[in-house]
Amino acid sequence: MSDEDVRKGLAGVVADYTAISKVNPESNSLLYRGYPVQELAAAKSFEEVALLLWTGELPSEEELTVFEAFERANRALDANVKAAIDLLPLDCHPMDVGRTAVSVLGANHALAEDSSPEAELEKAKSLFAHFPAVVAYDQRRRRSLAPVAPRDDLDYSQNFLWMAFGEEAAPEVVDAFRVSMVLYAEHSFNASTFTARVITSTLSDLHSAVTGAIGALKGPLHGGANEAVMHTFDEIGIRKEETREEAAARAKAWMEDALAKKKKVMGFGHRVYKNGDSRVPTMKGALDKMIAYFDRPEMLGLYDGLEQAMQEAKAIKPNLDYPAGPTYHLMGFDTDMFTPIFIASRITGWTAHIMEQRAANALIRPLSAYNGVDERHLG
Ligand SMILES: CC(=O)SCCNC(=O)CCNC(=O)[C@H](O)C(C)(C)COP(=O)(O)OP(=O)(O)OC[C@H]1O[C@@H](n2cnc3c(N)ncnc32)[C@H](O)[C@@H]1OP(=O)(O)O
Ligand SMILES: O=C([O-])CC(=O)C(=O)O
Repeated sequence: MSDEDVRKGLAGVVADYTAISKVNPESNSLLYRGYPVQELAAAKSFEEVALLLWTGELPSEEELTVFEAFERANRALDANVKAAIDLLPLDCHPMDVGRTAVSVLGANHALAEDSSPEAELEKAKSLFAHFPAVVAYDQRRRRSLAPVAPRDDLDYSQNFLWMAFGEEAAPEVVDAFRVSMVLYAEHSFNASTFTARVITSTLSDLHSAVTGAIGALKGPLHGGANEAVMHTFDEIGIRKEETREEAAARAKAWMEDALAKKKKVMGFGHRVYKNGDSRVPTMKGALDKMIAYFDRPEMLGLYDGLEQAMQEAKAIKPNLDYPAGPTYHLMGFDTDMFTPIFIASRITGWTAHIMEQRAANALIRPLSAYNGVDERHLG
C-alpha cells in the first residue's frame, strides 16, 4: 500500500450513492430531493421539508395535516427523558443532554428494535416531535426557570420558541428560525450523517445511529462551529453602543491577529465548498432581518469585519454556522444551545440517511495502512 492509497479524512472519496441531497460545489448549489434549498427555505415549512427528506416527495395537503397532528400530539417533554436530564449536572454541555435524551427515547420506544421501513419512519417522526422540548427544557433549567408546556395551536417553529422562552415570538423571528431549520436539515455525507450511516451499516438501531451522530456533530469542526462563532464575537466583545463601522474595525483587527497566530477561526471554510457555502446567502438574509428587527447594527459590523479580514488574508468563505450563530444569539438562545438546535433540524437528514442506508446496506469498513512497529515476538 502506497501513501497515495491513504485518503486522510476520506477527502475526495465517494463512499456511496444518495438520493436525498446533492451538494454541488461547482454550481454552489444544494438540492433536497431535487429542489433547490433556497426555494424550500423561501416557501415551505420545516414540517414539509422533513416529509420531503424522508419520503422523497413534498406532502399532499392531507399528508401534511396528518403529520402536523402527529407532531403536535408528541411535543411534550417525555417523562423518562425529563427524569434522565434531571440527573445530569447543570454544567454539562447541552449536547450531552441531547445525546442522552435520544438514547433514553430509544430505550423506551416500543419499536426500538424494529427496523422495517414503516417503523423507521415512525421513529424518525417521533424524534422530530420530541426533541424541541429537550432543548427548551435544558435551556430553561440552566436559567432556573420552570418548563413551559407546548401549545398545539402553534406550528413547529412557533412552538419551539414558545417552549424555550415562554412567550410567543414575533413572526419575523419565527420565520428566521424556520429558515435556519430548513437550511440545517441535510447535507449529504457530512461527518455526523456518515457516522449515522456507519452505525446503521452494522444493522444497529435508529436511535443508536442518531446518538452517535450527535457525538460527531458536537465537535467545533462540524456543528459545534455555530457556538464557536459566538465565542469569537464574545471574545472580540459585543458593544451595543458601537456603530457598525467601529465594530467592523475591531473585528478586522481581531481576525488579523488570529490569523497571524495561525488560529483556525470557526465558521469559515468547508470540506466540500471551496467558493462559499450555498446556504450562507439565505441564512445571512435571515440574520440581516434579525439585526434589523432587534436594531443591532454593531452585530453586522462584527460579522462584516471578520468576513472581510478572512477574505483579504486567506480568501476563505463563511459556512452556514457563521450567520446561524449570531442569529440564534439575537433570538435569545444561550450560546451552548446552538448546536442542540442544529440537532433538532438535522434529525431529519440523519434519519433519512439511516433509512436509505438500511434499504441498500453494505457494512462500512475501510482499510488502514499500518505504520506501527514491525512484527516482533515475546521473549
Ligand atoms: C455545518 C458544518 O459543519 S460547516 C463546517 C463547520 N466547521 C468550521 O467552521 C470549523 C472551521 N473550519 C475548518 O476547520 C475547515 O475549514 C474544515 C474542517 C471545515 C474543512 O477543512 P478541510 O477541507 O479539512 O481543509 P483544512 O482544514 O485542511 O484547511 C485547508 C487550509 O485552509 C485553512 N483553513 C481552513 N479553514 C480555516 C479556518 N476556519 N480558519 C483558518 N484557516 C482555515 C487551513 O488552515 C489550511 O491551511 P494550510 O493549507 O495553510 O494548512
Ligand atoms: O457537509 C459538511 O461537511 C458539513 C456541513 O456543512 C453540514 O453538515 O451541514
